[in-house]
Amino acid sequence: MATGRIKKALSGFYYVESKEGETYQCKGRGVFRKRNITPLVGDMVTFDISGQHEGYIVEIHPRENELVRPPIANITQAIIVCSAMKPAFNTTLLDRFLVLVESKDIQPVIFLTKMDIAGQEEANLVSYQRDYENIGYQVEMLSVENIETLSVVESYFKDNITVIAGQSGVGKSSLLNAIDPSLLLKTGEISDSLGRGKHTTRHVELISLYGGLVADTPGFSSLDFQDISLEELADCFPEIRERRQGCKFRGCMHHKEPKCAVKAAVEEGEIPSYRYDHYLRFFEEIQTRKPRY
Ligand SMILES: Nc1nc2c(ncn2[C@@H]2O[C@H](COP(=O)(O)OP(=O)(O)OP(=O)(O)O)[C@@H](O)[C@H]2O)c(=O)[nH]1
Ligand SMILES: [Zn+2]
Repeated sequence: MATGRIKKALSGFYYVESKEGETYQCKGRGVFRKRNITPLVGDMVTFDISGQHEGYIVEIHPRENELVRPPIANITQAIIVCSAMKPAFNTTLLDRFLVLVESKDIQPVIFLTKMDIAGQEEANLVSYQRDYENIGYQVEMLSVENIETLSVVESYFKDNITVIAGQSGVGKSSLLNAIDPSLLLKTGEISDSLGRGKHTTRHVELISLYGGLVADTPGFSSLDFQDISLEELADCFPEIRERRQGCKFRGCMHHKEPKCAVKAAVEEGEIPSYRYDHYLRFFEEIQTRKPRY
């Protein structure tokens, strides 16, 4: 018996890396299929060694979390990439990513790329950076044109299982390429438009990078709040989460209730009004969503 982590799943095989750094090509035991559990990339597993570099997975260790698209378990960090320009920085989209990441108990980090073409927007972006840092997020301003800004990126990978997220064209692939040319980020959009399973191999892989693992496919490709309840939504905003004790009513939704500590903080300017506006907008979106049957 040995333990290790699944780094790649392909054609019914799971590639498990042992603590010693050896890779074993493993099959899942039939028992998983019967119980409707599929091993995922990122899973810690116990496996039986059946031959040289071959084995059988006998147990999947409890997961911290899991994503559906791409299918990965135990993610610890999501790097949300936004660009200063082309496409322009958009707080609504950033907040949408933040909520999705928070809802999975994953630590978000914000990378603001293409700072070399920020131009007159730079002052505004610095002010947004301060807002998000006040909330408790780390925000890095970067440019692939500026090698010095990239050295800071490397430090984020250590001891983490990271997914990179962000809208198309913000520079996710360029960023990873600039820090490690062997890591070419696959884009979800392309394989989706080509059609699932046609001639494209849809597999996810975790790649070792600077003392951690990074998914080679961007995360959070679907941006809807399907799995998030109204109660959870408030918890996905750290500045709301930390103030809710101050609300008069237990179960306050920080919406129309009186004596709400969150609304008071918005009025005092302690919470940026755009953050609260996005909370309300997402709130409406969840409230009015069609039930799924
Ligand atoms: N000026 C400037 N351009 C950049 C920077 N990073 C990326 N770009 C450009 O932005 C465009 C999009 O970059 P990609 O790396 O393909 O973006 P992506 O996020 O991987 O996009 P998808 O693959 O569609 O998800 C390319 O033309 C890059 O050359 C940067 O720091 N500065
Ligand atoms: Zn409240």
